[in-house]
Amino acid sequence: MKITFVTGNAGKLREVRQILGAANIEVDSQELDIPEIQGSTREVAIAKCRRAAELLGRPCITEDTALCFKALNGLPGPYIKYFLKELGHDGLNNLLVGFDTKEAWALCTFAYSAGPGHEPILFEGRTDGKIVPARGPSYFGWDPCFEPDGFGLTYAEMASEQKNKISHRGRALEKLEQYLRTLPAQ
Ligand SMILES: O=P(O)(O)OP(=O)(O)OP(=O)(O)OC[C@H]1O[C@@H](n2cnc3c(O)ncnc32)[C@H](O)[C@@H]1O
Ligand SMILES: [Mg+2]
Repeated sequence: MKITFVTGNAGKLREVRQILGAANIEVDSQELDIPEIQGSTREVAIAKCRRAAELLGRPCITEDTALCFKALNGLPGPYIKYFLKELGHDGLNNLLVGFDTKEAWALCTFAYSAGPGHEPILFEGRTDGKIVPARGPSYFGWDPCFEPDGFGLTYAEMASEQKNKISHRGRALEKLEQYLRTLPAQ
């Protein structure tokens, strides 16, 4: 089976290929410039996938990642990309100065569209943890400042297999994979 993943993010693509590749699903990628709307994570995910399928003219998947701070009622959420770009790892930590809780969760939303005009279907995965001063290599986004519960390691300090097993993306991909298996062979 083969599926097109519309994304401009090399880190996402690497992990999606690692995880779906192990399940014998081949992932090719396409970078398209799609404006991201404001709204809930589901609204953002649906609008992006709908547009991607229209531009592509065939089935595809897209993915949106949110990083949600409990003290900020779930913000930055789907806007984390811009917060990270402007504030960096230190700035994300500074947003929580003065709050008792550093609890946070990473939320991944995959969307699958069967093609133009087909309503996207969503697959979500969530991992709970906390925001910490950056530790580990800065290869991918906010990995150094997110410590998932239960391991004492940031995502950046984990081996990729370990991150994939418990990550927001890994959990969402388990659901997407099951769904893709129900589709007729393409
Ligand atoms: O083209 P798309 O797929 O939209 O890629 P993007 O980079 O614009 O991605 P998002 O809109 O979903 O924004 C999510 C932000 O969170 C970062 N990110 C996503 N998944 C991550 C992960 O597992 N670990 C660390 N950072 C991550 C990513 O680099 C972005 O800065
Ligand atoms: Mg994006």
